[in-house]
Amino acid sequence: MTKRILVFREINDDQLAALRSEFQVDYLPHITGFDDPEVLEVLSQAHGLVGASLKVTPELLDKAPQLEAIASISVGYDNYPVAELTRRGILLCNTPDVLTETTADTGFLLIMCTARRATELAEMVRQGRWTQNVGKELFGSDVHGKTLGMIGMGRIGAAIARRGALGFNMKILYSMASPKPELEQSLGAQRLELDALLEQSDIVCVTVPLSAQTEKLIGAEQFARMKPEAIFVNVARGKVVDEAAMIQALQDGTLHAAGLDVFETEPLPADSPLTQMSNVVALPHIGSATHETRTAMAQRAIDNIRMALNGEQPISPVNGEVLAQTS
Ligand SMILES: NC(=O)C1=CN([C@@H]2O[C@H](COP(=O)(O)OP(=O)(O)OC[C@H]3O[C@@H](n4cnc5c(N)ncnc54)[C@H](OP(=O)(O)O)[C@@H]3O)[C@@H](O)[C@H]2O)C=CC1
Ligand SMILES: O=CC(=O)O
Repeated sequence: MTKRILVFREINDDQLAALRSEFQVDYLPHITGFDDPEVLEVLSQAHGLVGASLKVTPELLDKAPQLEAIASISVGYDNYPVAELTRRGILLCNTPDVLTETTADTGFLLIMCTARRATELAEMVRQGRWTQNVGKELFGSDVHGKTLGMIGMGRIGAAIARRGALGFNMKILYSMASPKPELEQSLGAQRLELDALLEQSDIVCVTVPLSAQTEKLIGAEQFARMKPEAIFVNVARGKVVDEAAMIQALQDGTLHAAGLDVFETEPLPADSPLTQMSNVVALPHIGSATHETRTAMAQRAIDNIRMALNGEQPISPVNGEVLAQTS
C-alpha cells in the first residue's frame, strides 16, 4: 500500500516530485489550520504530516487514526503535544542544525538594527524626512565591545555568542543552560544566574525553547532588572516573554528598545502597540527564512518522513522513545 502524506508548508518542486515518486502526497501549503472539512478528510487518511507553524492538538490526533509520523519543518516543536504523540506511538521529527547559522544571523541582525536604530532611520530616509544632519537625539549605541547576555546557550545561542565574541569583541554571559566549558574556553563566556545576567548585560538575547518551564520566563520583574539602556532581543518564541509586560516596559522607558522576530500571537495583530513603537524592530518570524536554509529544512523533513514511514531511524527524531517501542 502506498502511504499518504499531507504536506502543509511550501516546498520546492523537485522536493515535492521526489516525495510523490514514493508516496501519495496531498499538497496543501497554504492552509492556516486543520478545521476545514476537506483538510480533515485528508488528515483522516494521512500516515505522515510534513509542515510547520500549525498547532497539532490531541483532539486533532483523534481525527488522524492512521498517523505514524510527523516531520516538522522547524527545530522548535512547541506546536506538538509530544507526550501524547509518544503515547500513541507517533514519531515526531524536527530540523536542528541546518537552520542554526541562519537564525543566528537573524539574531545578530536584530541586535544591530535595534542598537543602531537602522529601521527607524531607514524609514526616515525612505519617507523623505532626512532634511538635516542626524543629531544626537537619533544616535544609536555601539554593539562592539558590549556585554551580550544569552538566555539559553544551545545551538543558536552559541552561534549568536560566537558572532558577538569573535566578530564584535563582546563579553559573553549566559544563563538558563547547562555549563558549556568549551564556550567558556573559546569565547570567554561566563555562566551566571538569570538575575545577574539581566543586571550586567547591555544586550539580552533569548534563545530558549518554549515549554512549560520557559513560558513567560521574562516579565516585568526581569525587565526592571535590566540596565536602563539595555536592548532586548527575542529570536526564540514570543510566549517565552510576557508580551504585555514588555510593551509596558517599552512604553514607560524601563526597557530601552527591543528587536523581535517572534510574538505571542503570530502574525502580529496590526493593532499591536509593538507595530507603532520607534524603539522596536519587529520582523515577521523570519529567523530561518532564506532560500538556502528553508530548502535544507524541507529536505531534512522529507528525509525524516521517508525514513520514519519506511521503518528506518530518521535523522532527527524528537521522541526517540517511539523508535524504542517499535524496534
Ligand atoms: N525565530 C525563528 O525563526 C527560530 C526560532 N527558533 C527557536 O529557537 C529555539 C532554540 O533552538 P536551538 O538553539 O536549536 O535549541 P537547543 O536545544 O540547541 O538550545 C536550547 C537552549 O535552551 C536551554 N534551555 C533552558 N531551559 C530549557 C528547557 N526548559 N528546555 C529545553 N532547553 C532549555 C538549553 O539548555 P542546555 O544547554 O542545558 O540544553 C539550551 O542551552 C527553538 O526551540 C525555537 O523555539 C529556532 C529556529 C528559528
Ligand atoms: O521558528 C522556527 C523553528 O524552526 O523553530
